[in-house]
Amino acid sequence: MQHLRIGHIHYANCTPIFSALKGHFDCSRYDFVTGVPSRLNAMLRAGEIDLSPSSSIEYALSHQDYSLLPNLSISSIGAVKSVFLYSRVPIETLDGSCIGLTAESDTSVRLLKVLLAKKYGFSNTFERTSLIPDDALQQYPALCVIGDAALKAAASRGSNLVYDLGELWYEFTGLPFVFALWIVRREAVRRLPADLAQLAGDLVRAKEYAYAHYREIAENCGEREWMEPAVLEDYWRTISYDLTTAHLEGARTFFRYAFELGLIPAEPEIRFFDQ
Ligand SMILES: C=C(O[C@@H]1C=C(C(=O)O)C=C[C@H]1O)C(=O)O
Repeated sequence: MQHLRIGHIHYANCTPIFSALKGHFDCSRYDFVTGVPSRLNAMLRAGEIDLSPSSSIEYALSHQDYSLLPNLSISSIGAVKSVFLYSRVPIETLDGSCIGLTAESDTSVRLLKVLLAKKYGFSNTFERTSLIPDDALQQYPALCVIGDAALKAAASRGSNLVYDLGELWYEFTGLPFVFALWIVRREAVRRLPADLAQLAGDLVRAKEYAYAHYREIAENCGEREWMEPAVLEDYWRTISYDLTTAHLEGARTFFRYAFELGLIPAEPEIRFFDQ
């Protein structure tokens, strides 16, 4: 029997939904593959996994191969608390400089490009780096960090300035920012339609379960080793896991800016797997 191969971003922001799914729903027909977003995006593109919460820009880059699961995302409505630009100097003085980018992200690094070009009118160059934040900030005046590395770095920011990219986007557009969409390969929809319909429903129910049980999940998860349960709970309440019409407007606005800057070849049509 063929199993659905599901990507699992091993960041704290994915813990609520995955722990609710694995703890309260039948997962016997799924295989889980963990990784950072950029790695899972590449696996999805190559057909090595069938679906994943993946960088929203990955949908725009290969939308002809993908559909979306409804009512699910990893988004912010204002601050996100785990996608930062760390900077040695005020952001207003970064015009023309070369900025370091985490190798783990595909969306947030483009969000930074959109903000610097469209909000500030700047012209920058960028370089991917796998250096730890302290070392990267010796080399670059500013660095974009996401996920658990950003949560950990927030605790030791030193003298750096910290800009929350969810907050900068919200100031600029007044819209939610969709970091991740649940992307499924269209050929997987054709191959395993019933399993996918079951999973799509279970994920929304897992999300509802998680919303009602953040404290319990925080007290029993691996992240407790480095984050207090109350802080985790506060972080999860900051993230929006929904995908409403306002979220979609935020995503379309991001794709429009990305297209205008030549970061994606076309503005994609948003297509859900059950349409
Ligand atoms: C909010 C976040 O969203 C993430 C950011 C992503 C990206 O930049 O490509 C991809 C998936 C999300 O996990 C985060 O990881 O901190």
